[in-house]
Amino acid sequence: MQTRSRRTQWNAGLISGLLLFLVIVLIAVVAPIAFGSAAEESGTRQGPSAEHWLGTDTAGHDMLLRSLVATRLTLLMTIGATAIAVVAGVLLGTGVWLMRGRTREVCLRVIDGMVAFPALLLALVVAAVLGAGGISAVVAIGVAGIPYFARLTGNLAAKVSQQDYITTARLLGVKNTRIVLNHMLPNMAEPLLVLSASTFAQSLTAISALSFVGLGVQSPAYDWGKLLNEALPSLLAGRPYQMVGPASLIIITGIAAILIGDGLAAMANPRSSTKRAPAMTVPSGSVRLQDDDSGFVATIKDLKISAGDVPLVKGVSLGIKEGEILGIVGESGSGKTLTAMALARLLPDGLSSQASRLSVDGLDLLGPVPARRMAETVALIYQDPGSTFNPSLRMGTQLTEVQTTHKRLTKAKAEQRVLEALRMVRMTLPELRMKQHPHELSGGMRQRAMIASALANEPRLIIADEPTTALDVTVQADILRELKRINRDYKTSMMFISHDIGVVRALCDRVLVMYRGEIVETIDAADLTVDRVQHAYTKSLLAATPDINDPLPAHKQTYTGTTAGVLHV
Ligand SMILES: Nc1ncnc2c1ncn2[C@@H]1O[C@H](COP(=O)(O)OP(=O)(O)OP(=O)(O)O)[C@@H](O)[C@H]1O
Repeated sequence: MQTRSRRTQWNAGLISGLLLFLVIVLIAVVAPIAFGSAAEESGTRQGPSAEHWLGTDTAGHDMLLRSLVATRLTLLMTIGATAIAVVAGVLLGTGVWLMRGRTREVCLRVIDGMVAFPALLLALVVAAVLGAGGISAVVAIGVAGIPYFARLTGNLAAKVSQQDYITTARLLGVKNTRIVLNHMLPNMAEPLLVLSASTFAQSLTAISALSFVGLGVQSPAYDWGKLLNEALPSLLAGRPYQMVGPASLIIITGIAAILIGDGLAAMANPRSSTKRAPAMTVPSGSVRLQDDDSGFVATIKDLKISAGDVPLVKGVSLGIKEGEILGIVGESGSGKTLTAMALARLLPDGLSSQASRLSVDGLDLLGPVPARRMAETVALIYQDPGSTFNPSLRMGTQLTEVQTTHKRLTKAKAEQRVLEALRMVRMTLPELRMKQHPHELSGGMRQRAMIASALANEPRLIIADEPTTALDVTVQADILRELKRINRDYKTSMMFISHDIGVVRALCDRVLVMYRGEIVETIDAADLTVDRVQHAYTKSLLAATPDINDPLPAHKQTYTGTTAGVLHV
């Protein structure tokens, strides 16, 4: 099955917004050509009738036709004002983060000060200085929108500019314009699009407001705001119908922009997706295997994962017994993580996958699985403890979240359970850690907290993907000892992915060796030595493992063969 990427996950809001906006654009293109002269025909003032659906104004102009014709000018002015705010705002917001020290602080404070000044008041001042007219209204609203857009862009740029790839680009002497165009803007594009849509809606109401108070479009030209201005005496005289056309079009266009903005935001936010992992299919021509797990806690049969036409995992089958630690080793890119992620139903979007059996603890992962059941069954420990926790929340808040959300425990009970788990992984001062933020903990403490969070759920399977690679060796040894103890004491099954053959040999019961998306060898961990392994790739992997007693590994070779002769569990 081909899964759709998040960028193309259309949602109802976005589709409705785009359709509405398309209708408005069509009106803007067609109405002035089709009804331009009819909208100028004058006569006497009339109420709504079959001939004039929304009645006529004091000069006898048809209000429906004038509202439709005014769409083009209103839209062009709104687009113009939005473009000024967006372009200047983005330049200012990103530019400020390329400045250094005091200059940047001063510029940021100036932008903050301008944001504090009400935008419409600023627009009125600018329009009054430039004089009444359509162009000055566009400039006024555009200029008034710049601080708001610059401030929000600045916040986004602040985050992006601290990323390692920007620091590296600076160190390499990449020019500022290239840093902004190649590194910053592409990484801010989604939120900027969302902001642009809301700026469009704000510009529309602000431009209409300026024309309504007489500072915008001047006769004989007219936009929706001007039509509202002309309809005001009729409204006060008890003839509200004159307002209906322009007011409805302002509301519809505003709603379209907001729907597009919300739709883009939903598309950009992975949490808004109800589908957390792409659905997996059963290969065509084969049957979905049922309940033949033969005593395994976790079973994978014929797992295939591909990105378009490129196969990444090519028919992997494995089983993990109760209380077993199954190691997976193999060169970088051999498919270890993808195999593990398939078992956690967390494959990245854009990949397609299929299997004839995928189960943990009797739970068929090829069908729909309630998130709660999944959270109770499988726990994940990632490589980098630095990015696992939300930096803005206290550890206690996020560690208890799974307990209160999935297990529906009270806050007090959830805290008690997490504290027990923290003690289990020998975290020092666990009560204090619960009150601290992630940055106040060391890497080893965060890793212990992540393991505690996995354990608090009492899962049947723990998937640990290079859980200690980011840690120093003494902490690494501690964490591995804890994992082993937990596995022994609670009979928790584990899938342990690592590049460290020594660790795998010491921790695991059995080891799968992966090469180019296939399992090439399955072996007891104790037999993971050059003279006992069978496959040439495993031999070369072991030979390539640094050995302190063997400083000149002249005999070590790199395996370049195929995966023929694959062994299975
Ligand atoms: N989202 C994705 N889209 C396309 N290809 C991907 C995606 N994720 C992984 N791959 C590719 O799939 C292959 C297997 O990736 P995987 O992460 O499973 O490797 P790995 O064995 O865990 O490597 P490492 O030891 O470096 O973590 C790699 O060639 C990788 O480039």
